[in-house]
Amino acid sequence: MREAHSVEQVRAAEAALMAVLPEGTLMQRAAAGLAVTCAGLLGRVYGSRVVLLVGSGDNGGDALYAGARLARRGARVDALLLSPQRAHAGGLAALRSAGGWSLPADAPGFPAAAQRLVAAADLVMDGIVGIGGRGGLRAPAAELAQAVGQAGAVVVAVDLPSGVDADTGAVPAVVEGLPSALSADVTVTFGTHKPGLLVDPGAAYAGVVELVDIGLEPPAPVLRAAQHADIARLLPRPARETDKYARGVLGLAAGSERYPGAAVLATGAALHGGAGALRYVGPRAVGDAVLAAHPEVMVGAGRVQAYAVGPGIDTGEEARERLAAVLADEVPVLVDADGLTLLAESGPKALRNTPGALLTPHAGEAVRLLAGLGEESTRAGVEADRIGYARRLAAGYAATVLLKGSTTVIADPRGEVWVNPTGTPYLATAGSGDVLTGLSGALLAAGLSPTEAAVCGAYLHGLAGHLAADEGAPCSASDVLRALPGAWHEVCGA
Ligand SMILES: NC(=O)C1=CN([C@@H]2O[C@H](COP(=O)(O)OP(=O)(O)OC[C@H]3O[C@@H](n4cnc5c(N)ncnc54)[C@H](OP(=O)(O)O)[C@@H]3O)[C@@H](O)[C@H]2O)[C@@H](O)CC1
Ligand SMILES: Nc1ncnc2c1ncn2[C@@H]1O[C@H](COP(=O)(O)OP(=O)(O)O)[C@@H](O)[C@H]1O
Ligand SMILES: [K+]
Repeated sequence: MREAHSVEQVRAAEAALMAVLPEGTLMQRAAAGLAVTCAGLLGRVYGSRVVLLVGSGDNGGDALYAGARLARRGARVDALLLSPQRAHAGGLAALRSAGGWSLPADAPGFPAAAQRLVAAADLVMDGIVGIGGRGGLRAPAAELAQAVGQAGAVVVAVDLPSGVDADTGAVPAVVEGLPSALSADVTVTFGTHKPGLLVDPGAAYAGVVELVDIGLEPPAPVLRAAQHADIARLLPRPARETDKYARGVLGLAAGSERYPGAAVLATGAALHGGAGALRYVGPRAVGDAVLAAHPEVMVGAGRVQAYAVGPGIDTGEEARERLAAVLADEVPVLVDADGLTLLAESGPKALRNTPGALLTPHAGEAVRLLAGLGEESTRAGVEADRIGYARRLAAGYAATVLLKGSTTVIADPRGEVWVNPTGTPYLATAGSGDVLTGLSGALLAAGLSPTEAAVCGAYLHGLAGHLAADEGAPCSASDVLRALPGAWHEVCGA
């Protein structure tokens, strides 16, 4: 499991460690790890050209000490000092005594000279700001970030890409055509991951993230990302003497005469979710379509261990009655799509008899659910702070919330948050959400908690998306559905 901690937690853990270690130890550990990664990326250090972008804090100090290590191994290292009066004094002295160069931003001709150095660099180290950053890049860093983006150098962010909000992954809007954050190929982060490295848009700026252990011992994380082994531990496997009812029965209320496909896709995915049986509840014509595609489905209401409701049910009176009937059953329930639009109308009170709920909105549906809590928001606002909004929704509806999108974030009502590390933009295809609903619903019926079902469902769905879009070919939701067994195999190593 990968864990991420907030800036506040990192600062506290850093202070506790600094109190018992000689001054400068942590920065030396950080710089040593950073230099090793950079040396690996350069291949041959001797004769290479390295440019350091150095801001006014310790993030710049890390870059300067790492640059000094590379200079000692024969690299030509130039430090561009963006706040010349406040550059880390010890780091600058170390770089100079190792034979490195520095160019202050207030020197005559700085912009042109800096751009020439960046254009000729093999590697650029971004030490402008780290966890002390606030807001996007300022001049002259923003101009340099643009030059870095156009150069051919490998870009290594120190701790996190400058301009990315460490706690949320938010990146401020572009100002006057200049980037507000630096885009890295590799981010070398210290002590623990920062949430902004794992959640878009920040994650997209971070590239490959490498963690350097500097001895920090932070408390429980604010964000978790599961890996194969975590998922394999949670997935249901049939006991030797089980039967189909003991494995769990899912009731699925999806599709309408207008949208029958949602029911066919969701039932298809549910059949690969580890439950023992599936009951389809809905209009007769849709039930016939479901049966034609999946003859193993039982059509009609009956006893179930969990319900999934919402994809393609529409939002009229009939749909409202279907949702009410499901919620009256007092079993765990997954609500998606049209079900969320209807739920937002009545607000959290509609879930009061539900023993456990999983809501799976995309950003647009999240806006509606927030309105149901009396909170105004926008789609772009939700996408810029996925963690914050997923948390607010989970607390407001007393439910687990799986917020879909380019990064999927899962928040539970106790405040725990997960980010899903699998997936591909090819999943942005009609019906792919219906597949996620069927799959996660079946996991819920098989006995996983709403949060476990969300974490495992999103993980397998993302992996199936990868398999379906193998070698970059566009895939349909039906392809994702067909790839689900492959995703289980990959996780369980079978
Ligand atoms: N924690 C740990 O365990 C360890 C941490 N370590 C390292 O320390 C780093 C944190 O260092 P830090 O606290 O000095 O802050 P840092 O990120 O360098 O930036 C603060 C400076 O930036 C400035 N500034 C702010 N926003 C800006 C903007 N948008 N654009 C431009 N400038 C901006 C701000 O100036 P001001 O806003 O006051 O003008 C302030 O002076 C951390 O990320 C890691 O690399 C490791 O060495 C070892 C272990
Ligand atoms: N850019 C993206 N990158 C990765 N996954 C994405 C992206 N956009 C959407 N997805 C995923 O695709 C699925 C789309 O679901 P949804 O929005 O409900 O679509 P639909 O209603 O068409 O089925 C979700 O699992 C979501 O997380
Ligand atoms: K940085």
